[in-house]
Amino acid sequence: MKVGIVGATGYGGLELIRFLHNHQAVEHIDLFTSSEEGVVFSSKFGHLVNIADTPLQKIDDETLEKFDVVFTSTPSGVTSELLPPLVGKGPKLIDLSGDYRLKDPASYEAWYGKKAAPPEIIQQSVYGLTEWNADNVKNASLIANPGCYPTAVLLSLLPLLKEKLIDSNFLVIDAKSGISGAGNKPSQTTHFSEVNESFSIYKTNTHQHIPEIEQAISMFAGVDTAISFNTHLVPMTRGILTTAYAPMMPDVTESQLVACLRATYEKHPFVRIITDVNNLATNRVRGSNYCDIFVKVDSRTKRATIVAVIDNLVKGAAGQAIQNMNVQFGLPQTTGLDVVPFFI
Ligand SMILES: NC(=O)C1=CN([C@@H]2O[C@H](COP(=O)(O)OP(=O)(O)OC[C@H]3O[C@@H](n4cnc5c(N)ncnc54)[C@H](OP(=O)(O)O)[C@@H]3O)[C@@H](O)[C@H]2O)C=CC1
Ligand SMILES: CC(=O)N[C@@H](CCC(=O)OP(=O)(O)O)C(=O)O
Repeated sequence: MKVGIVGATGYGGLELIRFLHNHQAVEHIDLFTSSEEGVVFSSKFGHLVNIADTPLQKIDDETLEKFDVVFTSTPSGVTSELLPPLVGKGPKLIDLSGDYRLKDPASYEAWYGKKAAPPEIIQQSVYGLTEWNADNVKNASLIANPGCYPTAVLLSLLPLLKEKLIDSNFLVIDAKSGISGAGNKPSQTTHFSEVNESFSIYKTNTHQHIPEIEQAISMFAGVDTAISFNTHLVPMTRGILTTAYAPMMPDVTESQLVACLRATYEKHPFVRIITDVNNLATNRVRGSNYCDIFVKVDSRTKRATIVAVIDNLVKGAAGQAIQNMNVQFGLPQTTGLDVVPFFI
């Protein structure tokens, strides 16, 4: 299989290279850039000497058409223009940005503040939350890979919402991310001296993942809801931890919640249900495609605390994108992704 990566120099792109290099079905990888045409990749990223010594290529429709798969890992607002001419032309397109996730173009424009992709192309895109949408992913020509926060939130909440074990009306979700979630472009808010020894909230009640989470809850659990969702920046490189608080439906017990999660993900290799809270942490999934989920009921308030951890760059981005590619090509989902977390 021949693979092209647009946005290869970014964090998502680098993670795609790390996993695809060891992928048994991938025979060739070409790397594309909007700003550094001709630069030998490994001269920029020394850890890839003898691994990716190819020059970065100019992004060009005719060249991209010749690949079996094209991953786009670019800032929002890029693929809404780049991908439409390529849809249906040959390559499977897997977009890591938010440009094709929201089905309503007006919603995209309101939350992202950018022009939406053409509506007819958005309609063709398939939301790539692999564990919940593999049947559609299989035949998709354009995949909208989920956002990092939505991946953790949805994997942990969807089973419980679908089975009506928790109340969808009062969902409060508190999420924290490492700095790599903001990409490789330096900024005032991600500068070391601003984030080190500090912990902050950002995009209060306005995060662009709110409509994505609500849309997927409607799509996969069949309930329309408005969530309270806030995001925080943690002074670490990788990792996301999301904590959701949800009222229990009458007479539901903690063991029912655990049983529901276990039953849902029994046959899904990347989702693990954790019962000892001491084993739940971002370093338990770091560098891997796992999503670990923990649930505990507060018997005083009759609310459930539902926690998920992922590596934002892997299950939250490149790993899930490759998992989707595996489904599209009829390969085991774990192909190229069967790695042990870094831990330390
Ligand atoms: N970081 C994360 O944890 C996650 C990120 N995402 C999403 O994935 C996408 C990529 O994220 P990430 O890798 O972190 O971002 P980065 O900012 O690290 O990298 C993006 C890359 O896109 C390329 N690029 C920039 N502008 C353009 C353009 N106009 N046309 C084509 N290419 C361009 C740049 O490479 P060059 O200059 O060489 O072209 C750059 O290296 C984003 O949409 C992000 O929101 C999704 C989930 C998680
Ligand atoms: C820490 C940090 O800044 N994280 C980013 C991650 C979101 C992301 O990757 O967004 P899209 O894919 O939806 O564009 C954020 O909160 O905006």
